[in-house]
Amino acid sequence: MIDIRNVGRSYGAFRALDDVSLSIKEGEFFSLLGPSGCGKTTLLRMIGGLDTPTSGSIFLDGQSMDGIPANRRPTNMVFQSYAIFPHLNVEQNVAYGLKRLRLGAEEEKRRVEEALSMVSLSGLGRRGANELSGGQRQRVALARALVMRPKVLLLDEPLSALDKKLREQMQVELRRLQQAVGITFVLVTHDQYEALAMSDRIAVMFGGGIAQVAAPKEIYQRPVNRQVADFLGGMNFVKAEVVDETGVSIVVDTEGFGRVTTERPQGLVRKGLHATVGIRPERLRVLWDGATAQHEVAGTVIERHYFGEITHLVVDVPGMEKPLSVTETNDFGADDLPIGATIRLAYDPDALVAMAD
Ligand SMILES: Nc1ncnc2c1ncn2[C@@H]1O[C@H](COP(=O)(O)OP(=O)(O)OP(=O)(O)O)[C@@H](O)[C@H]1O
Repeated sequence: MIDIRNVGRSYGAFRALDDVSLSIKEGEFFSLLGPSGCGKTTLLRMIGGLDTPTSGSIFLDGQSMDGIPANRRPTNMVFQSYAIFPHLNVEQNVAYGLKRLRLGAEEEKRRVEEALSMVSLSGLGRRGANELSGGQRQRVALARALVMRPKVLLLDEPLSALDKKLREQMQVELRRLQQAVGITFVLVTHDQYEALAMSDRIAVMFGGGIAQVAAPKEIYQRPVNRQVADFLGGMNFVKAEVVDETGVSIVVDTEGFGRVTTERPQGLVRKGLHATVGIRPERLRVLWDGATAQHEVAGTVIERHYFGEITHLVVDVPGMEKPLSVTETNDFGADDLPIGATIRLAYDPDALVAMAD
């Protein structure tokens, strides 16, 4: 559907995007995720024709978009909520882009109503743009794009102006809407939870390049390097040395977790080389009372941070250079563990992920 082939974008000597190649499938909810300045907006704007690559090409439905202006592409863009016209009412805002299609009053009205119903705003057509809540304004912006029936909807941080609760609600709605209409959505976000919650696949970007493209679970559980792992939430890293390698797996000696066999990571891994092994804080579980586990490490609680339904523990483990971060639910009393307590932590070796150094 969207084929990005060796695309680069330079501003003078600065390379905002460097040789990016990526394929987005039809009907996919695809997210471009990365820190500020990584080039995700630049890439989105180039798909929509609002910016031009300095090298490479973008294909939509097999057709090269070289030289095709934004208004002749099968794409439409949604910006942050304040991008609706304040002097027009809801209907007029939504109908705005339809004017140039000269559909006639009847058809135009039908399309506007259809778009308003898609975003659950039926009946609010006559409201002034200034008489709407933040979430409603965002829905108007969405309806205004959907009414054009694009093949691809491009969303540039569309929810970032909303408060946390509304943002989470809109994430669910947006995902539901995308599944209902079946249009390809490409979302730019710097919010990892947003990308994980909504996407079929995510491209994680840093410094003008793509570090990893995969489904949310794969990105979260099997990040290809420390940078990706760190960007998608907390992760404990321990030092490791490669002691054996077969085709698809490697054996590493780790600091604290002993010898483990893991999936072979991307990058250079060879017997004798150093690697890093990571484990997410929630994959370490406190063993209560006399419980035992096949795989466990023991340590001392040195910090405890209470977050309501969960507690975050920092546990010093002898032989590990850095203490482990542990996220534990509070149903067994993690929130009452005294500083200085000795605890044992269970882990599943499958939760350990190796990364090339
Ligand atoms: N017109 C421009 N002239 C010079 N540099 C630019 C221009 N537009 C973008 N850049 C630079 O290109 C890089 C990528 O910008 P881009 O807007 O794509 O980043 P981003 O990942 O979307 O970040 P943000 O989340 O902050 O919008 C940034 O370092 C930015 O400063």
